[in-house]
Amino acid sequence: MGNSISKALGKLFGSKEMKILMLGLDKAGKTTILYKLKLNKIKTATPTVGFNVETVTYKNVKFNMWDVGGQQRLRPLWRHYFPATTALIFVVDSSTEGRMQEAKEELYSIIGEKEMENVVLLVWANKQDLKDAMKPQEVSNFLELKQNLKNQPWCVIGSNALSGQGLVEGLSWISSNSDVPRK
Ligand SMILES: Nc1nc2c(ncn2[C@@H]2O[C@H](COP(=O)(O)OP(=O)(O)OP(=O)(O)O)[C@@H](O)[C@H]2O)c(=O)[nH]1
Ligand SMILES: [Mg+2]
Repeated sequence: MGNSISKALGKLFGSKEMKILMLGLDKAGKTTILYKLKLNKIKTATPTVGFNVETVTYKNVKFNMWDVGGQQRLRPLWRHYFPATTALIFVVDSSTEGRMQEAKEELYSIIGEKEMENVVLLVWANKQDLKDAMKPQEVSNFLELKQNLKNQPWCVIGSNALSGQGLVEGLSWISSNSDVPRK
């Protein structure tokens, strides 16, 4: 009974459930982010081979978060996770400027796919705690999102997976931008 009331309230006030796909190069911090959000803990991160999926509930929204391994040899598998994605979170390691071009190419190859072309896009410019990390604005300029993305909401948010900085901000941004009618 309690459960059905909460379901009814959820319907009235718009409880939502959405599939969030987290991609990005190896070592960007995807798995660290997932378990910081889910358990508020830093799990010793070993490279992901395959995927992790966890549900994170925040303000009446259930985020089904898929974290997929980013090593080069695993990237051809990413497309199998595309169907039914509401929002793409692309995680970048802001401290490795030398890998930003590689990250950019992977990002455009994802959103160049039909299934993903109009997806809501959040870029987490992760590892903001490290000295010389590129600022979110610099990451945004490098990725040329403003020039290239016309049909979907997107934003770049600085984060630090170890402290949790920027994570809640990212989820709230997704939740408030995922209902807009998409082209
Ligand atoms: N300084 C710092 N280190 C971080 C941050 N986020 C993650 N790391 C570290 O970066 C390394 C890689 O993190 P993972 O979460 O395993 O990266 P991943 O994106 O899941 O990598 P794959 O599973 O190989 O795709 C780990 O040693 C983390 O502790 C951060 O915000 N700041
Ligand atoms: Mg991982």
